[in-house]
Amino acid sequence: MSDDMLMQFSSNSSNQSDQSLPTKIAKLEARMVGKASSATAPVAHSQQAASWSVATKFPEPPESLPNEHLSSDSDDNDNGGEFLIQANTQKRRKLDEDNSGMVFEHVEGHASQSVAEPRQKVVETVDTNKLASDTNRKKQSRGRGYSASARGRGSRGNDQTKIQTVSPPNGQLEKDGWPKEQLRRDDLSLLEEENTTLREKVGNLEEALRKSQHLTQELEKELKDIKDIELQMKPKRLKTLSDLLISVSKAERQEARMKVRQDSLRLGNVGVIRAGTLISETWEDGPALKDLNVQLRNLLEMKEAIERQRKSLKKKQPDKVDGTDSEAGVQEDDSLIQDEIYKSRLACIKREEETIMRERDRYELDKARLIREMKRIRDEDGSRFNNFQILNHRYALLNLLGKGGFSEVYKAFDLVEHRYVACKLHGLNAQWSEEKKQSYVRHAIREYNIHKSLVHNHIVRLWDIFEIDQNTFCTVLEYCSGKDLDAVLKAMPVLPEREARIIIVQIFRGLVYLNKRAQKIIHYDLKPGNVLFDEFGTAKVTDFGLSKIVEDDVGSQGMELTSQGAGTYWYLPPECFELNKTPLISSKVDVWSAGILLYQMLFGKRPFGHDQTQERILREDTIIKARKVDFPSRPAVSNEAKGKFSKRVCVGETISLLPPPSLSPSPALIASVYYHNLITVKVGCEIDHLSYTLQFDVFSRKSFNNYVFNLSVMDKHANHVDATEFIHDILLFVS
Ligand SMILES: Nc1ncnc2c1ncn2[C@@H]1O[C@H](COP(=O)(O)OP(=O)(O)OP(=O)(O)O)[C@@H](O)[C@H]1O
Repeated sequence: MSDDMLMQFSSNSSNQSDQSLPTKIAKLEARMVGKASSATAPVAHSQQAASWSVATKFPEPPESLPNEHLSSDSDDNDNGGEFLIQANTQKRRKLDEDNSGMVFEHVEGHASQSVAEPRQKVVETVDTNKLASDTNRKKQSRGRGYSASARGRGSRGNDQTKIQTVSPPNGQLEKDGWPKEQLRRDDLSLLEEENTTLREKVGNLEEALRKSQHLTQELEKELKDIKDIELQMKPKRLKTLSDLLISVSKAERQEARMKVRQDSLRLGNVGVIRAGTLISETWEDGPALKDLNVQLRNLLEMKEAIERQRKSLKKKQPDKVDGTDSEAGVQEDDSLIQDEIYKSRLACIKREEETIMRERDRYELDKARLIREMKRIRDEDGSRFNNFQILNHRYALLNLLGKGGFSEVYKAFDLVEHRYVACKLHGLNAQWSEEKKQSYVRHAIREYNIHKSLVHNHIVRLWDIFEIDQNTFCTVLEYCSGKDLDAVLKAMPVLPEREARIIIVQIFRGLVYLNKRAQKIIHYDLKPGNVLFDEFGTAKVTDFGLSKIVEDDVGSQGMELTSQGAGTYWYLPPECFELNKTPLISSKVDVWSAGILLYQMLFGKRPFGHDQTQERILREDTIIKARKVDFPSRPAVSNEAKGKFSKRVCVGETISLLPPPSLSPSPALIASVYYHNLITVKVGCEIDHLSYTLQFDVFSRKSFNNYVFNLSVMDKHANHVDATEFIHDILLFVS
């Protein structure tokens, strides 16, 4: 390229005797400019024009000048040609006035100013040089030059700009009689220098390009290899992972069985009793209880012996008072001391008895846990999912967590998400009629649809559902590694008030969430077994099998209960046992159940029908009659905690104003208390179909949502009513 350029350049120089050449060059340059205009978009054209005017102080072409006019390739196009020739002539005149040093300064300045349109400059240079060669090639060069300019690169463009700006002075200097040879030499050396630099740059760029292409190829290959390896390794990795999980689970199974064996040696075992053809199971106490009973018997015998001694001591005292006064005094002292010894011994025996009684309670709890674990192991051994299957190509089943009425829950590992989950396997009884099976599946799908949309920290997440076979399907739940509340209460029936309160707060948070959604939900089956704990002790409500969606058109009275009879009766409110008409229920059902849970956690028993069977509760209307709560004297709980049940909010008591929605008093009332800080708020509410007015006298505000206030209740004749009658409505204040 450069040789060709040099040739053109020298032929251009040698032709300078022709007087008309500068004019020709100017004309051709003007045509080149016209060509550049036509090769660029109108916007680019205007930018170029602006840039040129800065560099060469050319007058701006008139705005009205049509594009075709500028882009015309014809020498005969007088207007365009004249304008551009004029411009070039002015350019030359300006250069005439400068000395050679100034020329180069201008060149540099021009180059830097022309950064915006270096590509056009490259083209112009090439064209200008080729111009001198021959007429035919001139046109071709122009064409090639412009197309090349469109593809040109920035740095190259800049370099060539310098070359271009040298040419016009060349013509001027020649005209003014500068030494031709020196000019040619200067130009040639300059061009050679530029040429060498350009070649070097091109070479470097080509080398860099080659390297980067090579690198890209290598990286692509590497990526492909990694993907291939990953693909090959995936089954292996999954196999290793599930093998590890299986061996850990096997070890856990072994350990669990060993512990059961050891514990049953101490605590007892399940024996079988045969009565004719009937075989039933019975619990046989182990040595631990027998030991405790022996100790108790010994203590009792000892106590009786001491009591006997005391009696005889008392009997002896009058007989011995026949000696001297001093002897009598000594004897009296002795018998007093002896009696004190007996008393002290009796007190000690009592303490020992209490210790043994506590140990017996502990034994009962251990026994309950052992029986539960034995049942779990037996269920696991009898389960058809106990051999570490991988379900749905994803869930590696591990050990059985427990068995419910119609389901088995396994701890499992999600091989895709890499987390533990709980797989609940719902089995349809093969003996069931087709109708019953369909009804069960319908219920399960309903439960799934409700549950899957619930995303809350205090609600167990439902991740997935899939079919295993015709009679079995699986729901995948968030795994809660802690115990459920039922197991917690079995191990420790009475919880400290502080712990009970934090559990109930979490349950209420879950309930508030269920009632704040567009589609409100009544859980309907809140009981200790349906409150799970994760590894950090966070309580989560689960099992939406009986839950109800509250439809939009439900009035303030509540919705109809269509599934009467379901649920766990200790935890359900009186309205669920209404027999005369279809009961109307609302989220108050869950508030009642939560109240029962709180009571059970505080006092170690349920407030209504604790020792009764489900059948007896129904037969004796235990819950329908449940109106008044009895608070045991032990354990002592705060009045505040009791206030949650008695509906009486005492003067000076602090309560939190965070009620579950859709309960009375309504959130609107609460909001008005909060926002307006009213002194007295009255609100109507209906309890047991009678209208009452609840009056809140706000005494002061303690913190963001805690108020100290007094609550009084009036009937419609403004008579004060004993507020303790309305047990479950105040539970909404539990924070
Ligand atoms: N997400 C879970 N994470 C950990 N353990 C769970 C999970 N879900 C259930 N379990 C445990 O699995 C066992 C069985 O639960 P399931 O809900 O099937 O039975 P249930 O509630 O006792 O009975 P039913 O639902 O028939 O009344 C329980 O011991 C429970 O603690």
